[in-house]
Amino acid sequence: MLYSTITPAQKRLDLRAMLTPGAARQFPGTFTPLSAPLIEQKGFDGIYISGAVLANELGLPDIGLTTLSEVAQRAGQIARATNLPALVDADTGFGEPMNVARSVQELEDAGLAGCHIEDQFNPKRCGHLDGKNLVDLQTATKRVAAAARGRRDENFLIMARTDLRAVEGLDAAIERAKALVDAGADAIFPEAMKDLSEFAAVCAAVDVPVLANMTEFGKSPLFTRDQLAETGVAMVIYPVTSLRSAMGAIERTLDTLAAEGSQEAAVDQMMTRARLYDLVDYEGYNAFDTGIFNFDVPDVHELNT
Ligand SMILES: C[C@](O)(C(=O)O)[C@H](CC(=O)O)C(=O)O
Ligand SMILES: [Mg+2]
Repeated sequence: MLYSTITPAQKRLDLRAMLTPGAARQFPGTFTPLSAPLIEQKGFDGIYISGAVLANELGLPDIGLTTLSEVAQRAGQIARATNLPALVDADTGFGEPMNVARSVQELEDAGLAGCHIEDQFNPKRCGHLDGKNLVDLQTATKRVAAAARGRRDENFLIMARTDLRAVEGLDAAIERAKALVDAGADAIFPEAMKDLSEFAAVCAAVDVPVLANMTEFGKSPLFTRDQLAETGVAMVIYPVTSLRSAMGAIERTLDTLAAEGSQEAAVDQMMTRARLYDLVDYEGYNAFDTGIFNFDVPDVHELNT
């Protein structure tokens, strides 16, 4: 049925076990619980929940406008719909270090397996755009230390993201990544790497898992999983891929409907009713319900005799 059959604690263990150097575990992004079982059925390793997508889905730009409650609620709904571990984008942590600790606890309670916290300040922006505002090293490390100290489940993954590459260059980003690991980061997200050698340099410099962000229309070319695996990357995210695909399809269908007065010509591109029902597992719910009704409750009168 359309909910997780394993506990968040188990998902966190699973996530940690899969993040070995060079494993290049693939985490497609989703913005809806409905796509989570789809990602699971296709054999992917985990789910990514993008801050940009959660903001865009609400009709907002990705500049730090979403609240902790909104992100925790939606991420929790998605995490609950799958047995795969889910990693969520916690942006700048939603405040000062003490707020960051609270954020981590909310995300733990929502059933996430981990989150990443970045070193921008608000208004933050997509890591692949120019003109980012970054906090100093001390502020960045305090956020990560607070996140690590705030968690109650030691297996909840605290990933530190640094956006320094695009602002001060690769060496500075690597130095910061090392300091973030010293502050308690379990994994590193080096944002806006230009080529494979940059991923390899980060992987060689830190002895924690490293994430590669394969977002479309960004600063990093879209490398294959095998190419990234060779650099030592442990995990790859495709944060906005499903949103962009869905929105592209919606726009094309609306164009067809507007031009032709009917959606008929677009129907063969749509998910069928049968496939949709399969995805939400009508059958599983039916079997559950039937099982309950088949359970005979003894007649009270018989019990009394
Ligand atoms: C990974 C990211 O933080 C996200 O929110 O998904 C974005 C993705 C994007 O805007 O393409 C990012 O800053 O890279
Ligand atoms: Mg983001």
